[in-house]
Amino acid sequence: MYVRGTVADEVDVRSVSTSYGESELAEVPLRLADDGIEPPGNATPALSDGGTAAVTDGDETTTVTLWNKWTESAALLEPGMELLVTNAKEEEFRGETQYATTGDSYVVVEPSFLVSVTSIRNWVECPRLYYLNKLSGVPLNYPVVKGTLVHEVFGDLLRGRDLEESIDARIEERGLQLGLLGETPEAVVEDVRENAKAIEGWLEQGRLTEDDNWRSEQLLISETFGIRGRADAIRRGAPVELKTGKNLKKEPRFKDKVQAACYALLLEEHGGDVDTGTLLYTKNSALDRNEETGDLTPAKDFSMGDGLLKYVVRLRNEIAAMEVSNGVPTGYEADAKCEYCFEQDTCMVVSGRLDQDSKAGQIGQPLPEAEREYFERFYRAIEEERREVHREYAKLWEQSAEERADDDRALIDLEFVEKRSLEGGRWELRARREGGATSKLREGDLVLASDGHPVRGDSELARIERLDDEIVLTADEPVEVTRLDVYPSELTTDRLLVAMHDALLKGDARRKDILFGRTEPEFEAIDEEFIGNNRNQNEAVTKAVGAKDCALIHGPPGTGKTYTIAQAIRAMVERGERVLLSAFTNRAVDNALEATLEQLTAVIDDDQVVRIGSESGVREDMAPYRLERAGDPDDRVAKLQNAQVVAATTATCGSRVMKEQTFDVALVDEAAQLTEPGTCAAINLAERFVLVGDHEQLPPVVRAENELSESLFERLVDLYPDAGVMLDRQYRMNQRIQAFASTEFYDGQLRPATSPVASRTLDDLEGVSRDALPERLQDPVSFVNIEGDRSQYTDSEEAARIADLIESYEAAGLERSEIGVIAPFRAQVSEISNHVPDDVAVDTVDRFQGSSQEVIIVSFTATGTLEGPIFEDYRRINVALTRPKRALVLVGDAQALASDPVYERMLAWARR
Ligand SMILES: Nc1ncnc2c1ncn2[C@@H]1O[C@H](COP(=O)(O)OP(=O)(O)OP(=O)(O)O)[C@@H](O)[C@H]1O
Repeated sequence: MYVRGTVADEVDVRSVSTSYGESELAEVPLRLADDGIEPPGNATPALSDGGTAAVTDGDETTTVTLWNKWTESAALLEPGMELLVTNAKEEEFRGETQYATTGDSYVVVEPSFLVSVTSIRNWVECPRLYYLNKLSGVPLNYPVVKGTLVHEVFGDLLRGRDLEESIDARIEERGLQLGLLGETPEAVVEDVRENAKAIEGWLEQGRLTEDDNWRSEQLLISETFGIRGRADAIRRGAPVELKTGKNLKKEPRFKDKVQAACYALLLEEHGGDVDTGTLLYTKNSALDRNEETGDLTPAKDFSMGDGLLKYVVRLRNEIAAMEVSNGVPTGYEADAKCEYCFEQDTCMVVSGRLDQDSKAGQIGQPLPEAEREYFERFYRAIEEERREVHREYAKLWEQSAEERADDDRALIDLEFVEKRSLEGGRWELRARREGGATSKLREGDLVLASDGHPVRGDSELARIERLDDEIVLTADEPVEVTRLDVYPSELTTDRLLVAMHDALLKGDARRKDILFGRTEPEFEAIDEEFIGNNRNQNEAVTKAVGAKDCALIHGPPGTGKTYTIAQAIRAMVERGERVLLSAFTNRAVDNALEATLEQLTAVIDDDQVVRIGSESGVREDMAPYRLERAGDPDDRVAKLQNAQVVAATTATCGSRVMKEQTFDVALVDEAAQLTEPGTCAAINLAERFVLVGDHEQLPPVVRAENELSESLFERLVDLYPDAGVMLDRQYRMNQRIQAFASTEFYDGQLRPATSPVASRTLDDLEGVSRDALPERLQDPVSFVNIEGDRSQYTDSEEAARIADLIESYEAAGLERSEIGVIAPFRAQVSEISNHVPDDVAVDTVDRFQGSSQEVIIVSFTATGTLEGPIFEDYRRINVALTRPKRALVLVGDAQALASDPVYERMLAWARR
C-alpha cells in the first residue's frame, strides 16, 4: 500500500525496545493527499504488494511510523514537506487507522523533486561538491572531453559500430573543443583507443549474444523515487556504468556503486528486477593483470543489495530536503576528508566569498553584503525556476495523454511509420500525425519520443528533424514512436546559475560597481556622425561605441533597432574591436547578423564573422557563417579565434566553448526578454556591453514568479537613464496604427520616421485596392464587434468572422502570406487555424514578437465580462497592436473590452 501526503507537524524520532531489541522509530503526522495515491502505472513487485493506495476523503491526518534507518529521512522532514511511503502496512491504533513501514518499504521525501543521478553521485562524495558543481558547471577540460568521447565510443560499440571508425568519427565531431584544449587528433586517438580497447576486449569475451540484450544510453525517470538520469548501458536488464579511470581493487568504488544503484532503482520501477550492477573501468586492461599491481580486469560486478538501494534513496532524500528548504550544504554532512579533495581550494574560496559555513574552511574576503544578498536572492529564484521545471516533469505522469495534447505539451496517437538505421549507429524514426494537431514542439527541439508513455513506456530523447504531417526524428535507440512530449530541460536553469556565479565570483570589480549601482557608467566623447537621418539612432551608436561600461538602447517597435545594432557593430569593428552579437532567440541573432553583414562587407572578410549554433537553430541563409564544430582541431579553433564578430544566442554564450572566449564588447538584442543571469551569460564574456530592447514589450520568459521576471535591461534603464537612448522614429506603421501604442506605452514620443511611413496604406501594395474592401475595413484601424460564443479560451464565432475578414482582404488583392492573426490563447490559435487557410500565419503574441505583417487581425476571445487580463499583461497587447504596417483589425466583444480602462481607450481609438 502506498501512503502519500504532507507532513502536518514536527516529527518525533525516538528509540523503543521491541522483541528484536532496540529500534529507532519516527512518528510522522501526515495529512493524506486528497485522493490518496495511485500506484504508478507499472508498479512492480519490488515496489508494490499489489495493494491499493490509502484513500481518504480530504483533510484527514494520520500517523505514519517510519522504522529504523528510515528515521534518518524522517529527521529531514519539516511540516509542509511531501512524503511518500511504499509498501506500507495499515495498523489500527486506539480505533484509528495508521500506517507503518515494512521491510519492503521505501520512504521518499518530496517525491516530486527530481534529483539527477549525477547529483547523488556528487553528494555521496561530498554534499559541498554537489553544490560547487551546480554553481560552476562542468568546465572545458581534457579529462571531461575524453570521458565524453569514451562514452560515445562505448555507445557506438554497443550499436555495432567498428571501433576505429567510431573513434575517428567521435574525435572529428569534437574538433572545436579539442582545438580549444590544444589537443592533436593523433594524441587523442591514442588516448581514447587505450580506454576503448579495454571495453572492446570485454565486450568480445561475452560477445553480444542475442540473449545478452544490450541497450545503450537510456533516459530514465522515476516518479516514485524522484530520480532521473541517463544510464550508460543496460545489459540483461541491469545497469552498466563506464568509468574512464583505473581501479585496482576487486570491488567497484563506492560512489560508482551508488550511481549504478540509482539506475537499478529506476529500472526496477520500469518493471525490471535488478540483482547486479557492472562498473567498467576503462583504464584497466586485463592483459597486464597480476597479483602485485592488483586486479586489472575492466569489468567489476557487484550484487545489488536491498540495503544499497535503500541507502541511495536516503541520500536522495537528503538532497531533496535540503533543496526544498533552500539550504546550502556545508560538507559536515559527510565524512569526506577535505585534505584529500581536489576541490578543496575552490571550496574554500567560494565559502570565503559567500561567507558560507564549510568544513574545508574559508579563505579570502567576503563579497560586499549587497552582492551576497543578491546572490542568495537569485539563487533562490533560479532554484524556484528549477522546481517549476520539475513540475513540468511531474505532468508527464500526472496528466493523461489527452490532457497533455490539449495543453499542447504532446503530440499523441501518432502512427508509427518506420525506423531506419543511420551511419554511426543512430536511428531515423518516422511517424505520421493527424492533420491539425498542434503543440509547442518545433523543429530542432529535443523531445521525449515514446511508444505510448514518456515515463512508463519505451522512451528516448530524440530530435525533431522535420515536423509536417509526417514527423522525422533522430535518436540513439529505435523507439516505435507513437507519442512525442515536450522535454522539460534543466539546462537553461543550470546555465543561469553558472552565469550568476561567474558574474559575482569571477566578475571584474568595475563591472560589479555598474551592476550594483555603485558607479555611473562612463562614456568616451566620440566626434563622428554614424547615421545622418535619425538623431536618436545616431546618438545610440555614439553611446554604444563610446561606452566604457555599458550603453542601453531602448527601441520601440519598428524603430530600427536592428539597423542601429548593425551600424554600431560596424563602427566597433572599424575600431578593431572583437564583438559578440547575442540575443535571446536564434531568430533575433540571425536578423541582427544579416543586417550586420550588410554593413560589414566593405570592412572585413566574410570569414571573420562566425555564427555559433546548432544546425537546426541557425537560419538557412546564415548557415554559411555557422561554425562547424567537427573537423581538424587547429583549423576549427583558428576559425573561431580569428572571428572578429561572433554571433550566438545568450543560452549558447553559456556553453563550454563560448565561455572560453573573450570580447571587447557584447551587444545583446532582445535584452528586455532576458533574465538578469541570462543577460550575464553574454556580458560576462566582454569588457563592456550594449543592451538593446524594449521593456514595454515581452518580459523574460520564466515559469516562476520572482525577480527573474525583471530584465537587467529594465533595471539598468531605471538606474542609469543617462546611459540610455530611446529610438523614437518608427519605420513600420501607418500613423493611425501607431497612435495608440505611442500614447499608451511611450509617452507619446513615438513618431513615424518619414511621411511615406506615416501615410502608408494597403493601396501602396501592388494589385491591392482599399475601395474593394467593405467600408469599415478601409481605415487602417478598424474594430469588429462580435458577441462571441462565451467559452473561456476559444471563440468559434470570432474564428469564423476572422475567416470572413481574410476572404475580404483576399478579394481586395492581398496575398494570404501578408496577413497575420494573433490570439491570446493557444486554444484560440488552433480554433482559428481550423477556420482559415493554412498559409495565413496564426499564432500567439510570443511568436509574433519581432516580426511584422501588412495586415494584422487580433482576436480578443473575450465575451461578456473580462475575468482576467486577456493578453496576460499590457505589454503583450502592445506587441500585438504594433505588428501591422498598413492595416489592423481588432475583433472582440466591445462590452467586455470596455470594462478594462486600457482596452476601453483602445476601443475609443479603434472606433474613431
Ligand atoms: N536610419 C534609417 N534610415 C532608413 N531606414 C531605416 C533607418 N533605420 C531603420 N530603417 C529601416 O526601417 C526598417 C525597420 O528597421 P529594423 O528592422 O532595424 O527595425 P527594428 O526596430 O529592429 O524592428 P523590430 O521592432 O521588429 O525589432 C528596416 O527596413 C530598416 O532598413
